[in-house]
Amino acid sequence: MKLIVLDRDGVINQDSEAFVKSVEEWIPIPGSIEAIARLSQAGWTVAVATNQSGLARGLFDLNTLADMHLKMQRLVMEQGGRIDLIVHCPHGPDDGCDCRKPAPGMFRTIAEHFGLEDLHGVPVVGDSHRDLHAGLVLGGTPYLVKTGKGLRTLMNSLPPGTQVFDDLAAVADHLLKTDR
Ligand SMILES: O=P(O)(O)OC[C@@H](O)[C@H]1O[C@@H](OP(=O)(O)O)[C@@H](O)[C@@H](O)[C@@H]1O
Ligand SMILES: [Mg+2]
Ligand SMILES: [Zn+2]
Repeated sequence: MKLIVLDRDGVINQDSEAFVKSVEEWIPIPGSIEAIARLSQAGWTVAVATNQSGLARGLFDLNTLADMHLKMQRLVMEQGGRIDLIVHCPHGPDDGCDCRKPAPGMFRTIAEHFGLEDLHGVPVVGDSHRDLHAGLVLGGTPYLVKTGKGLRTLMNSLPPGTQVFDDLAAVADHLLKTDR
């Protein structure tokens, strides 16, 4: 199965230190929507795993989050692709959940959803260390993009084997060129 797991803020859409709190604030990074559609059309299954502590912080509610994800899905579908699964962690940093990256809970959920034992060989694309570490627990292959917090993440050591690309479009170019 050609499965890829994407972080959301800073990979698909522009991130904000003030959090992305509304549909209007949810703005795609240039090329990312098209990149997801290209992967999807090439037979890749696309999952999104996103920390959304803004929910626990009371910055927005589940309806607003659902509206953001409807917008994301609609934009991808307008390009002829689809996002097959979106999972989010609604908890805050102090809630001690097992789904807030770098904890691997969302990645376990994704693997189970698709009937996989683990995520060996599955590209895990993020802009933060926590994205890469969460995916590694199940054997995912880490890809760092320089969008969002990626340049800041690059300033510290990366997990061994991390591949670095300018953005999600460049990751898609790479994967589609070397499509397994
Ligand atoms: O990159 P993903 O996982 O899709 O989502 C990240 C967001 O939930 C927010 O995560 C927050 O981290 P804290 O939750 O405050 O540690 C901050 O980094 C915000 O800037 C960011 O928008
Ligand atoms: Mg991010
Ligand atoms: Zn959680």
